Amino acid sequence: MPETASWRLLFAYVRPHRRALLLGGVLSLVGSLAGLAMPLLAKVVIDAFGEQRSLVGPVLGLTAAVLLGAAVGALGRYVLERMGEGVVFSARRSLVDRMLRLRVSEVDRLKPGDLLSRVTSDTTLLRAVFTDGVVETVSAVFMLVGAVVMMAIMDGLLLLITLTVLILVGSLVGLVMPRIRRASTQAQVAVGEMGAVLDRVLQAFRTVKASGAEDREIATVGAAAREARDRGVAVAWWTSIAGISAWVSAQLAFVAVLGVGGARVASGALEVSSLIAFLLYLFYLVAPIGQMVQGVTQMQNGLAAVKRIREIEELPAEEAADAAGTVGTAPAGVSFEGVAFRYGDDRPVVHHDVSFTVPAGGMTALVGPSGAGKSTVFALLERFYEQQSGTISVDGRDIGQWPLGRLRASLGYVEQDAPVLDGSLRENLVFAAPEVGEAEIRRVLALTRLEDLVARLPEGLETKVGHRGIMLSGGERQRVAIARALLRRPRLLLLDEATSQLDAVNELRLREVIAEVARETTVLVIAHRLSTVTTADRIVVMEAGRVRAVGTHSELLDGDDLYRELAATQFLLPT
Ligand SMILES: Nc1ncnc2c1ncn2[C@@H]1O[C@H](COP(=O)(O)OP(=O)(O)OP(=O)(O)O)[C@@H](O)[C@H]1O
Repeated sequence: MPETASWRLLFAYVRPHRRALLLGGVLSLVGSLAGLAMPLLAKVVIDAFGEQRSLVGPVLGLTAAVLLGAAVGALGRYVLERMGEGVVFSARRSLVDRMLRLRVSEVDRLKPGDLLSRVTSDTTLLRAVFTDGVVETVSAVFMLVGAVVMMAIMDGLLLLITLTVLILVGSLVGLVMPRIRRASTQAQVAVGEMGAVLDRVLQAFRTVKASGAEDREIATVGAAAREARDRGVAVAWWTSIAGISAWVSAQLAFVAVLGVGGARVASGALEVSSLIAFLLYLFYLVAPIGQMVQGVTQMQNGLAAVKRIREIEELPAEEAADAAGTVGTAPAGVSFEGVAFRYGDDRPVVHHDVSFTVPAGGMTALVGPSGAGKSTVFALLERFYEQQSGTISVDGRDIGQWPLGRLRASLGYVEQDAPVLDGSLRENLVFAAPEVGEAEIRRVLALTRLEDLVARLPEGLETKVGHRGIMLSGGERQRVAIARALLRRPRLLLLDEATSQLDAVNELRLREVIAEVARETTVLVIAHRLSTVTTADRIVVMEAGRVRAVGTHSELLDGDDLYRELAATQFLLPT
């Protein structure tokens, strides 16, 4: 049953805090139970009054019970709230841990905004599950049982009336609960959807503005927000229905008990003090019933959130990161043998049969029309996805046999349009190798022709770049990405050239950088520019998921029609 799975996950988060839960729970309970003694003490005070005994003792006792009960209850509440924060923290940590280890293929299918809302807003709901949920419900049950026992001692008939009301309320609340849960799940889904829409807008902010699509996007986000509001209102509606029925029933019970009890007092079957105490207990029932409704609602909310969190926890993750260890710096060779791949069972085949070999060292260029499957070659090498058949080897060893951490530590990967991360330029450079020394940073800066940029920036390497800092140009961004990959000392550099045209100066720099890097390691570059292609040691021509030719620039110009055509059009060669 999925419900039990949700509880199991919830308990996994709570387990480290079980002592606090127990302590807080017991304290809250003691605080509530102290309240139970109050009507009894009131009866003693009234009896003492009637019998003209001293009131000092009973009144002091009553005051002490009130104060002590309140103090213990408040302490219990604090301990529970603290534990609630601890549970939210555990859930967030474990969720973030899981999220970063998810397979790329899983993240492809998820909307980033929705994912964010699961980590931020859904986890917040867990706080209340134990504080306002379980503990309040348990202490309410204790109060109820305690009150019922005390009432039984006072008068059986009046208790019967009260119990009838209780059962009525119970069944009503039971009917309403599933509706609360459903509405609460829908509210959280709507908040997630809102996050997803907002994320879409922020990702394409300039396009949204340039397209004059602000109003339409505002309306879309607004629709999601409205949905969240409507679902939230539905939760409030059903909670109020449950609350008001509990309250009205208690009032009805009060009137009935007052009527029947009054008659019994008149006939001498019941003492006045007992009737007053009974009525006080009846009032005591109202609070725990409300508390129970509130508690169960909170649990429903929490369970709905756990369900969404569980969906992420249950997605397949990559194998646990192994210590990469030292991977050496010797250039590595690569081979693809009969590789077939598609991004999903319902997706078209991207690689039909890809076979090629890249010896260690030097520069190999992958070329081919858009959509031929070149970037996919890199994604498979990094093991972001797994091929359906065929073998991919690095250094003659099947990459499936490599510990993932070691494999990725051997590769340097520069994405097409590689992003600059928010932070200083230094943080960007050492992102893949935080322990790298100053001398190595300087060497790589020189190699990637970034020294000029560093000299120009107001605070050198410490200058903030990215969203909240200086925006780098396309060429600079690409060289920063190459420097970042190189600082990891890769044995094989995978470079997906940006498709956007660079100016002549940047293009020359890029060519120099690649040529120099190819002297120290293997470079596999997806080339969109003539300058990169002509200097390659070998060129692999891909078309529609197959390798159709391999050779040098001049060999392919002579021997391959597609290459000649690409050279003439894509690489701007004179025909
Ligand atoms: N993450 C993904 N999920 C699903 N399909 C994808 C994914 N990435 C790429 N594809 C599809 O796989 C095919 C090959 O894409 P790939 O990026 O490997 O081509 P490419 O040769 O690098 O093209 P380009 O030169 O335009 O970058 C395309 O049809 C693309 O739509």
